[in-house]
Amino acid sequence: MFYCNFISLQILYCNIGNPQSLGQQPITFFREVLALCDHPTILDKSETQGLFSADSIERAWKILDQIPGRATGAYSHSQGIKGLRDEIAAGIAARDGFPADPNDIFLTDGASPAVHMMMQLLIRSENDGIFCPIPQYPLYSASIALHGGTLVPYFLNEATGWGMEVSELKKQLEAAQSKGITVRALVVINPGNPTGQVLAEDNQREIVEFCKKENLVLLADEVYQENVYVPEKKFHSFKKVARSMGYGEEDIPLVSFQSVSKGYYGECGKRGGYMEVTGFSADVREQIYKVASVNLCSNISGQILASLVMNPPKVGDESYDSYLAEKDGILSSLARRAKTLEDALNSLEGVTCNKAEGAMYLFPRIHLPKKAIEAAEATKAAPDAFYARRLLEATGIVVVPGSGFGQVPGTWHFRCTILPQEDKIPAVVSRLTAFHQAFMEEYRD
Ligand SMILES: Cc1ncc(COP(=O)(O)O)c(C=O)c1O
Repeated sequence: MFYCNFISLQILYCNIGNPQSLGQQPITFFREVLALCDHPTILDKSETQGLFSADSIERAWKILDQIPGRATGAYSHSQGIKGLRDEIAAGIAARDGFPADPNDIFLTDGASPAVHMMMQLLIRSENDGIFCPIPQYPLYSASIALHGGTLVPYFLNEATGWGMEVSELKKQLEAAQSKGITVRALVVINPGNPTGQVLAEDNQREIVEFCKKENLVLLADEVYQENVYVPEKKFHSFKKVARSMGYGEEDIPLVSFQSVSKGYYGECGKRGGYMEVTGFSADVREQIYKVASVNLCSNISGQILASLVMNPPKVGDESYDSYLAEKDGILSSLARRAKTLEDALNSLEGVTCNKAEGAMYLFPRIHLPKKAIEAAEATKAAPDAFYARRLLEATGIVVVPGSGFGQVPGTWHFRCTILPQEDKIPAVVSRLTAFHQAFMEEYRD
């Protein structure tokens, strides 16, 4: 029987989307600007010219000029510093080819508080429902529970690469309505967590049409917008899709969440992000602003970073070549890691894994033998949690059981990040493969 000595094995963290904790390096230009903004007295020193790029010095001056008192230690406007919102709006417009208004931007400490804020505003009682994908990122189930609402599930179709199906949405909407629930909003996570799919544009159009018809606020979690690894897929923001269908601001209420935690920047600990809020009446907008004001403002370094990720160095800037090399290096490495892990998972007996098109995760399905399911039940554990625990004990690999995200009843999965550095991937593959073979042997029916 295969069992490694747990104590002597290095733990391989494949459980959380926290890239820098596993060795991913931050983008130099972003950190240079942050450092200069935080310690502006060095901006005038002659040594600074030799240590920092000319464009990071120029950007830091520009940002400081937009901050009251030129101080990153000062409170800002509750929506965030206006000059930074201008840059973010310009970045969104350049990305989408449609205008964006800085007054629609609310800077937040990462995407999580923005999601909480919207849930707080949307949920009046347990009779208010929020449509969420299953599997889903548990921020949504937790936030809905915290604010006393009802999660209305819609199942992603694993057989079609975790696609969203309007027939499923209709079925679940009717089921919720028959229980007296008013469904107010629909959450889409694109690219998907934990499922790693990138939605096709046609599919996005169907979703926009569905929200329009059913009067739903579209909550578009787009924090993985830079994480797309396959040439056949491209990220399209829901706002761009809605505008390209001819829907204007007044036609559809839409919130897009973005974060500095993901992408190629992976600055999770800096807590930066924003939501772009469009299609709400002035009254509702005022309430959103009021709720944002309760927290005074989001942290200023996070605000600066959010503006930098939406307005990185451009061709001709001194940092451009090194910035691009760092960005491409990280994204191409993530793509290689995703493909290696996807192939390794698909080569295992009883495991099927959809393509890792984007985000930072694989979500393989494990077809467990009946004996393994019985063994799990005997320990009062869900079968995928049993598998994940045995994997950890035998190999040091940490994954998250699918039951943490929701899944079609009777199916079992786990979520595995693609984030261990490339030199660790062979160890993940060999340990996982050896464990899986031994596990299947042990519990073969
Ligand atoms: C889909 C999704 N949305 C939102 C978040 C929250 O990220 P943050 O609050 O760090 O911006 C995460 C974090 O993993 C995520 O995966």
